[in-house]
Amino acid sequence: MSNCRVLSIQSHVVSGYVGNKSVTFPLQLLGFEVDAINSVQFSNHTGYPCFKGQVLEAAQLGELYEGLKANDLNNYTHLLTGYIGCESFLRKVKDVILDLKKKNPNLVYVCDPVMGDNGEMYVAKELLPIYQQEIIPLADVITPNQFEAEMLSGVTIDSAETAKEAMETLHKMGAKTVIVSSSDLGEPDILVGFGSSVANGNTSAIKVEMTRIPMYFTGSGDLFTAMILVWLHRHPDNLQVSVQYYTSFYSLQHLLHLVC
Ligand SMILES: Nc1ncnc2c1ncn2[C@@H]1O[C@H](COP(=O)(O)OP(=O)(O)O)[C@@H](O)[C@H]1O
Ligand SMILES: Cc1ncc(COP(=O)(O)O)c(C=O)c1O
Repeated sequence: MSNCRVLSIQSHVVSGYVGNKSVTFPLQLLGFEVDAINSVQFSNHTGYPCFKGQVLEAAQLGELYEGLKANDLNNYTHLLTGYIGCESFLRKVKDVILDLKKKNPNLVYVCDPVMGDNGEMYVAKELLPIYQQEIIPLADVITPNQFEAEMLSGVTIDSAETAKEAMETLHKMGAKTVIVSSSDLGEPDILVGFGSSVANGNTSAIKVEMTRIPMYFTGSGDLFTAMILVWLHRHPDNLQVSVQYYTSFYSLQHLLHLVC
């Protein structure tokens, strides 16, 4: 068993598996203690024809965090954030990051800047500048998909060179490790993941090719980020093994399970 405790701030859905529903059990299976704060509570993910539910605001996050703090329960080794439903909540997440880092200077913050996919945003556009200016500068690891990496960096990714340029821009924004979970570089059967890490002034970069299943999956990015958290904890100096762990093993198992 590890002594790892994760505070996971992301969505809850009643039906299906995205956000906290998709990461809690896998993290627990891998020996991580998980405390979940739900940024929204929706009937189902936003890709359905409709969804119903509630979006938490800053004050509600503040209240939950204050409760943890008042009981000295805010002891975490990792913070994981994903789908956030509104601007005020995301600004409050910044206060939580700063407070958790004050309490544990070694806290690892893993941020999935969930905003959209395939050219379309599924959160309010006001979240973008907050990620760029306030959240990413505090992140140890970020895991955007191709669309999110492009939105955040302003660089269109259509080759390994432009992926590198986008990741360098995101490093300059403050993220120590950048992982582009998947990108479509024009090959119909292949998705390409990229990773880049800066430590002591040196940058190490990796590229992983994956066989594309001709379907669209929701929630795979959330699970991907959680597994990156685990594998970077186990292999802090080996980005390759961390990304490959998910792409070669977890994703196939998870996706085939969904398909079957
Ligand atoms: N169509 C697919 N075929 C194969 N693997 C996929 C597919 N969609 C997602 N994955 C796996 O899930 C991971 C995360 O998915 P991705 O689509 O990049 O994230 P997001 O859900 O945030 O857009 C990818 O790195 C890949 O391993
Ligand atoms: C409520 C909710 N949470 C999380 C996500 C993120 O899913 P993914 O892991 O595919 O980025 C979505 C995407 O539609 C969503 O609707």
